[in-house]
Amino acid sequence: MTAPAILTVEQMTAADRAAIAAGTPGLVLMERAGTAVAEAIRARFKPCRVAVLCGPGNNGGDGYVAARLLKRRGWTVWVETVGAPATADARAMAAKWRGETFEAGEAGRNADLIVDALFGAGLTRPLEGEAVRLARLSRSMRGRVVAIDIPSGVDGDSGKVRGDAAFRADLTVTFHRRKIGHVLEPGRAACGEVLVADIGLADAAQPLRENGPALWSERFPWPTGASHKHVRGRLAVVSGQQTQTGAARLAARAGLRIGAGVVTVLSPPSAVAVNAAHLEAIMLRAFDNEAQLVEGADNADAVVIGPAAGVTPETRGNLFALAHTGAAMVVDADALTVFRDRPGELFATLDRDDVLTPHPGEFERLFPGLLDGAPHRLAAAREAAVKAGAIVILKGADTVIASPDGRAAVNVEDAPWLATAGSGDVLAGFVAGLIAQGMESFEAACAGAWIHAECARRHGPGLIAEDLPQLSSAVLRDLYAARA
Ligand SMILES: NC(=O)C1=CN([C@@H]2O[C@H](COP(=O)(O)OP(=O)(O)OC[C@H]3O[C@@H](n4cnc5c(N)ncnc54)[C@H](OP(=O)(O)O)[C@@H]3O)[C@@H](O)[C@H]2O)[C@@H](O)CC1
Ligand SMILES: [K+]
Repeated sequence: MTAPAILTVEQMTAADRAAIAAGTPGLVLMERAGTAVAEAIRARFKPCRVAVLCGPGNNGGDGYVAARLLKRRGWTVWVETVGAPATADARAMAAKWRGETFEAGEAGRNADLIVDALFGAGLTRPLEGEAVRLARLSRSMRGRVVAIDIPSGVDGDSGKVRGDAAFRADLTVTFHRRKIGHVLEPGRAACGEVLVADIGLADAAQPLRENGPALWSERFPWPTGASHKHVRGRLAVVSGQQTQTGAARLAARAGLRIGAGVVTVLSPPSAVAVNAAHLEAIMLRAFDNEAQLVEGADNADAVVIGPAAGVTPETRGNLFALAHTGAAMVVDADALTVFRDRPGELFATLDRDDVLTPHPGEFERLFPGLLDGAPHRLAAAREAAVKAGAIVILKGADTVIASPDGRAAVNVEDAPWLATAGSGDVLAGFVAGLIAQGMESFEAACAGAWIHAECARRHGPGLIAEDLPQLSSAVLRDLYAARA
């Protein structure tokens, strides 16, 4: 892993704009930012009387969000303004704030905790008037000051104080990456503890990587002497109906081969007999409704849903149900297609450790026009990952793996033998099997995609999907032998 970047204000603004252009509205980013602030405060302070000091820009907008969320949790909160909200997003968030609001200096009471949401990245000149008074006040409130993004008065690009007054905070909650102003004095000391909150932005300059063991082998989840099957991770795979069960079994077998300790096929009643006749080390559980599905997947660390699952409302419902189990989801095939008319519902359900594995046709169904409109499929996959808020494996000869955090990798060696029925089911099983063992989802996606292609290269002509899980043993043996 390379060390995190430190950004200029302009680079941060570019990341912000890129996310908005890719489909995440500014208001959503602001809600995430304010949520991160409220959560950080709740984690560090006991409920008390909080004054949120809101400036006119989007820094103030974050403040209105934090005020609303703390009040909802039962805290005593009021807002003190320095200037009326002047951006559309800040105005919208101010309108959602239903608590007491005063002009700074007019509240006539003291707070136990002050939240500085006066100015952040948009500071253009020295603090004046009430802002100066509040900045001085913050210096006498040790232990009781939280800054949003950066203490007001500190220049984000240099850490210098504009003019002669700036806030001094005990906790600064910033977003996406530290800025220069957080790491250079005197800004650095003015920040106190810096918490960098993820609000779903991508690093524009993240290098693209070749997908290969160098990217992930150090973190491959090899078993240790103390491992037993439960520690090695639990994988569940959802089966299709009676005549469509092979795909799930391929995925399950792949997950078992790649090392998941316990693998279970979750089967509709119609398919239990056929699944039972074909499974040995893999367990089988029947489910007749969403509640039983959730029960069956209860302890799973990862689940595969989609291979021959059926393009039906049941598949949609099953996915929504599994999303609440805490297992990471690898979503493939029918579970992608079934959202073709409502991709937003899928994206709203996904977490950042979930993985989508579309081929170009499925990709087009979920992200209409993106593949044709983007400069290249890497850009399309990256944008898709941000839109979906999940890892995307865009399959093809040049399989691309993209994360919403900006990381991306491409399979560079050809494996034409993979163009065979069922090979995608095996890929889903490999990836989910690695996630089940605790591998981080992007790296699991990269490792799964590379091992999948390497199996095919080793086999060559005549490959069928059934061969792939078995072939992975030799690939794993070589990776194991080559580990440092
Ligand atoms: N980028 C991102 O990814 C995200 C950003 N987010 C948040 O947005 C913040 C940046 O917002 P922003 O650009 O609206 O600037 P902000 O700091 O609120 O101030 C601008 C206003 O203040 C005014 N003004 C400036 N100096 C002044 C002074 N000394 N005294 C008086 N007025 C002064 C200035 O007036 P002007 O210079 O235009 O006359 C303008 O009206 C950022 O820090 C983060 O918290 C998050 O919501 C989520 C994602
Ligand atoms: K601030």
